[in-house]
Parts: sequence; C-alpha cells; structure tokens
Amino acid sequence: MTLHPLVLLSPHDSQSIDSAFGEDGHVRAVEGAGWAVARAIRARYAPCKTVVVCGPGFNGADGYVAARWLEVWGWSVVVLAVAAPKKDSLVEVIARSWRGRTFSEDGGRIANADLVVDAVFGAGLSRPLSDGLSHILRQANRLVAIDVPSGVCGETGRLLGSVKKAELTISFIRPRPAHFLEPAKALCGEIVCADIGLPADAVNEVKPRVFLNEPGLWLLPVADRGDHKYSRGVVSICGADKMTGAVRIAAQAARSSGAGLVRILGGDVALYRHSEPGLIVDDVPIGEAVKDSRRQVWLCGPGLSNAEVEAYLPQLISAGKTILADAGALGTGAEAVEALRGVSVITPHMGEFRRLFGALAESPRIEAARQAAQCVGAVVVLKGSDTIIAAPDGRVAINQHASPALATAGSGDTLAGIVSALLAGGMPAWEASCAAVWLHGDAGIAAASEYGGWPVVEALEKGLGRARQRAEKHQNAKNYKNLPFARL
Ligand SMILES: NC(=O)C1=CN([C@@H]2O[C@H](COP(=O)(O)OP(=O)(O)OC[C@H]3O[C@@H](n4cnc5c(N)ncnc54)[C@H](O)[C@@H]3O)[C@@H](O)[C@H]2O)[C@@H](O)CC1
Ligand SMILES: Nc1ncnc2c1ncn2[C@@H]1O[C@H](COP(=O)(O)OP(=O)(O)O)[C@@H](O)[C@H]1O
Ligand SMILES: [K+]
Repeated sequence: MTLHPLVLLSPHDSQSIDSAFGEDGHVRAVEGAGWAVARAIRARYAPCKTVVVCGPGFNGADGYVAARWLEVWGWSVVVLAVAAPKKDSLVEVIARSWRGRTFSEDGGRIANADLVVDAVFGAGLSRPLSDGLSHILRQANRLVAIDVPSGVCGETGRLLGSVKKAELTISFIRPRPAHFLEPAKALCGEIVCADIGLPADAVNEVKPRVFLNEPGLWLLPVADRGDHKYSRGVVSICGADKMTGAVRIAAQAARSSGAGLVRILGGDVALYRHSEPGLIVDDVPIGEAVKDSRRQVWLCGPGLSNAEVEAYLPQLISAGKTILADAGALGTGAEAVEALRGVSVITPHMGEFRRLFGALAESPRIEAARQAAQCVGAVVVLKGSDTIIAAPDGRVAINQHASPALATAGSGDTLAGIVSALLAGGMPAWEASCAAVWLHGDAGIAAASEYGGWPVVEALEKGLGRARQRAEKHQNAKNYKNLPFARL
C-alpha cells in the first residue's frame, strides 16, 4: 500500500509517520530531508553567502543537515541557532554533525546574507511565533523555508505571528494543507515536495482526510457508445421570475459539462422558452414534476427570491431529491441551516457562509467548511481562490486549479450548473463537487488565456467540454505530472 499522491499531510499525520520511523529511521529521514533541502537550493541558486536559521526541533535538525551539505558543495554557510536543541535529544545528536560556524546572536548576519534558510519551526507550530524571531527572519532578503515558513499553521494555513514570505518552500513526503490555503499559500513561494521514503507501517498509521483537488481524486464517467440522454443524466433547475440570467447561465453550464437533458421549471417561462433552443421549459407545478423519477437531480437557488425558494425547496426535500442549494437558497442563521437539511450540496461564497453559519466563519476556512458540512449533513463547497470542498464524513479537498478570471458575476451559477450535471451523471456528491470545481477552474484558466485575462461569464461554458477532456486524460494518468508543486 502507498500513500495516495494527492494526500496532504497534516502535522498529526507527520507525527504518526515519525513514530513509525523509530529512532534509526528518524535519523535517516532527517538526513534525507536535509539533503533534499540542500539539493533543491543548489538547483535554484548559485553558491552564495547563506545563513541557516535553526530552531530547537526537527525542523532545525533538517537545517543543520542542509547546512552540512551546502558547505560540502563549497557554499559559504553559517548557522544561526536561535534556540538550542533539547539536551540529549536526537536533534542534539544531529546538530553535532554540523561542524561549521555557529552563532546564537544574529549580529547583522541575516541582513548581509544572500540567502537565508528558515529552519526555525515546522508545520506543527502550536504557539505564536515570538516577535524576536519574526523580527530576525523578516530581515532576510531572500528566504527559503523548510516545511513551511515559520509561523504558519500547517493544518489550517493560519498565521501565528508575523510571517516572512519565502521564495521556495521544501516539504517532505506530501505537501501540507497550508501550502494551498490562504493566507499561508501566498507566503510559501514555489513548493517542492521531496520523497524521503516512508516505512510501510506508516502508511497504515496515516488516516488522510485532506487532499489536493486534481483529477485522479475522482473519476468522471466517460462517454460510452450506448449512452442516451437519460443515462447521461437529467438536471432540473428551479426557474426564477426576475433574475433569469442566473438560471440560464447554470443551465448552459450543466449542458456544456455533459448533462443529457436540462429542464427549467417555472419562473419567467415565456422568457426561458425564447432562450437557448436546447433547453426544455416546464410550466407544471413542482408537486407534479417531482413525481417523475427520471428527474432526480435539482438545482435550487440561482436567481431565486426567498419566496420562490420556499415554494420549491421543501417539496424537493420531502420528495427525496438530490439537491444542490446555492445563492437564494442560502438564507440567514440557524433557521436557514435547518431548512437545508436533506440537500446534498451547498455552494456558498464567504458572504453566504457568514450569513448562514455566523461565528463559524471566523474559524480557519478548512475547519469552518468541515464543521458546516457536518452540521448540515451536506457537502459544503466554500468558494474562493482556494475553494474548499468538505464532506460530512470529514474528507476535505483543497482546489488550486483556478484563475482570478473566475471572479466575475455569474461564475458561481456556472459552477452550480457543473456540479448538477455531474450529480446527474451519477457521481457521489463530494466527488461531483470536487470534479466540478476543477472543471470550472480549468474553464476559467482557458478563458483567461483566450480573452487576455478578462473573460465574461458566458465564455466559461465554452471551455467546459475541453476541460472535461483534459480531466479525463489526467485522471487516467499514473504519473501525476500536472501537480501544482515540483517533486524531488
Ligand atoms: N514526517 C515528516 O514530515 C518529516 C518531518 N521532518 C521535519 O520535522 C519537522 C517537525 O519537527 P518537530 O515536531 O520537532 O517540530 P519543530 O521543529 O517545529 O519544533 C517544535 C519545537 O518547538 C517548540 N515550539 C513550538 N512553538 C514554539 C514557539 N512559538 N516558540 C518557541 N518554541 C516553540 C516545541 O515545543 C517543540 O519543542 C518538520 O517541520 C520537518 O522539517 C523531517 O525531519 C523528516 C520527516
Ligand atoms: N480570485 C479567484 N481565484 C480563483 N477563483 C475565484 C476567484 N474569485 C472567485 N473565484 C471563483 O468564482 C466563483 C464565484 O462565485 P460567486 O461568488 O457565487 O459568484 P456569482 O454569485 O456572481 O455567480 C467561485 O467558484 C469562486 O471560487
Ligand atoms: K520553517
């Protein structure tokens, strides 16, 4: 058994791995980690005046090993030991293998160095970084971080103090959630992940719950000779009377991402009938429509008023439909949360999330999304530049594959349409949501390159067929070449 390539390691997972290493194994792991750090640096920088700032734990230990290798390769290296390792600890033994110049006071060395290596604290930091330490690191001109820039909480991406931005961050085995979560993400620079070996026992110890959202985490259904429109899936969308554009955008996105049939029910029926000819428009009561067992998947929310949501949502829930609730269906406070019980997926942006869940919005986004998913019993897609997809069972995916070009009105409706199409295609809710976020991001990246960075929302749907094709290609690849970090 191996660890899935898309797993992101929490500090807790790392501790489980470290205990599986045993003492000898741990020394080998630190040797491997320090060597990887030195190699990653050597591959990117010419030999220069370097200060390695070492803390008291294993992050510091990696720093001592990296210093040793850089010096072997002829670099001018000094260590600034900002805290001594614990007496008689393994870190102390490893630190002694560094025989070069060591200082305990900065004395202006950091400001004068060409390169500073931050080996002070790793991802498991539990207390805020002291002002003294952050002052020292902030003087660096160019910084390379081991594991995470010191002061970053590896699990949540929160900053525990004032953190200096790194140009390069080198992590081990698998990246950390923080490497892809704001605000930490913006401070990590290029991410390199080094393979330092993993004891077989460790794989069983790690219970991965956080993943990078890339093809291979999920599998899209592929086109088959025997397909017919019902096998590809039917999406039904609750029609709005006034904000009809949102409904049409969602409908087009659902069709462009593979739904066999998309129907709009109610709202401004005349307008919908005169819009895209591929749409089917119904003017029957919702109570009638839910009796059709082929119409299992419903999108409720884009463009809808409160009154419209009240007319649709309870009937859909009591009919046991698979529901995606977005926009207008995401109301205010505990009563609105209660009204959502029974839906499969909700897709709030941060404003909608705050309105629904109040104080929970103040928690780190990954924790907030996970708790909200447990609270509603639905998949929560917390949108943003680092969209988080949380399942009620605790699984979380973090999406990187996106573009700021998506920050345009109606882009959320596009996403809702894609999720609906994948649900209708038979994917489970979390997988459908993850895949949809990736396809949406891919369409955004493609539209940005085609329209000079500033596409209108209607351009997104045009990229969805190709996005799906790219996802199918990558999801079948064994080598995971297209990840947003380099591998060593
Ligand atoms: N499994 C893995 O992922 C591996 C991780 N390795 C390294 O191991 C590191 C983790 O090692 P540790 O768990 O020793 O963590 P750290 O090296 O971050 O050190 C934690 C130590 O600092 C103290 N501390 C925490 N916050 C503090 C604060 N604000 N002020 C002062 N002291 C504070 C703690 O009490 C503890 O003694 C990783 O960052 C990575 O560099 C590698 O050596 C090999 C394998
Ligand atoms: N800077 C960004 N980088 C990547 N994706 C973004 C960015 N800004 C917004 N998005 C994405 O665009 C979509 C916007 O959705 P939403 O706010 O609901 O828009 P609307 O309600 O106008 O349709 C979300 O999927 C979000 O993740
Ligand atoms: K560090």
